[in-house]
Amino acid sequence: MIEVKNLHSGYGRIPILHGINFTMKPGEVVGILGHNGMGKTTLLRTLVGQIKTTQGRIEFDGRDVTFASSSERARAGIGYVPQGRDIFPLLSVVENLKMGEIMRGGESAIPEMLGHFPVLKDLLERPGRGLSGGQQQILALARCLAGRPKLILLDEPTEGIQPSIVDLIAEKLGELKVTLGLGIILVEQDIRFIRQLADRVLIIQKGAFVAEISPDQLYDRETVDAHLGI
Ligand SMILES: Nc1ncnc2c1ncn2[C@@H]1O[C@H](COP(=O)(O)OP(=O)(O)OP(=O)(O)O)[C@@H](O)[C@H]1O
Repeated sequence: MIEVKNLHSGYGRIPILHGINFTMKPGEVVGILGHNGMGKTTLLRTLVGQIKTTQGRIEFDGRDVTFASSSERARAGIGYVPQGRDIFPLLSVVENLKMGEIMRGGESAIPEMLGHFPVLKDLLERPGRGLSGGQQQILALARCLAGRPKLILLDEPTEGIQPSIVDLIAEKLGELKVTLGLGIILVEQDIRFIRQLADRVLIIQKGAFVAEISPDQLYDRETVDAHLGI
């Protein structure tokens, strides 16, 4: 599904990613764990084309997308829910959902999204900014899924949201992974959430992956700390 080889990127002349390598199969969930400032967000933004690749290659579904624009990558099937969700605050819930499917023709995905996330049904006309943090996260996820991605990149989806919504999101993503073969790259601090969803976990330090661990190993604090470089 995605193959990343020797990926380098950064901000201006400041290099941040130093040779990232990984591959993923359809329906696989990969967790990424690392301390603040290690390059997790930079990696996701490089994969979606918001930050330019300076060296290396990104192949998605057998196609070289290393220098493709963000919208081309979105059309190819890479979805992104950034940290802080980035929903349109002044647009209503239904308008936000429409924005998610705008680049995709054919039948609307909104009824399907409301089936996946019934909590949005009673909020359709409400402006995005009138939603709670958890509701906004669900909206951001539904908006991303409305573009029918094959792979979604999630940056700290549980940040600042209540446990019941975290569980609801984990359950739905677990279901979509199986039913749609949805691939997920999950940057997350919530160990329980990663453990629930991820098939494997990559540890990032200073812009490169330094280890791969199994989700079960996440409960072994000593192993995790050692890999994180504590
Ligand atoms: N727009 C920017 N311009 C310059 N440097 C940046 C920019 N954004 C991030 N950085 C730097 O790049 C490095 C990696 O940041 P990044 O946000 O990718 O880390 P992270 O692992 O996602 O951390 P966090 O958990 O804090 O979000 C940090 O040193 C950060 O200061």
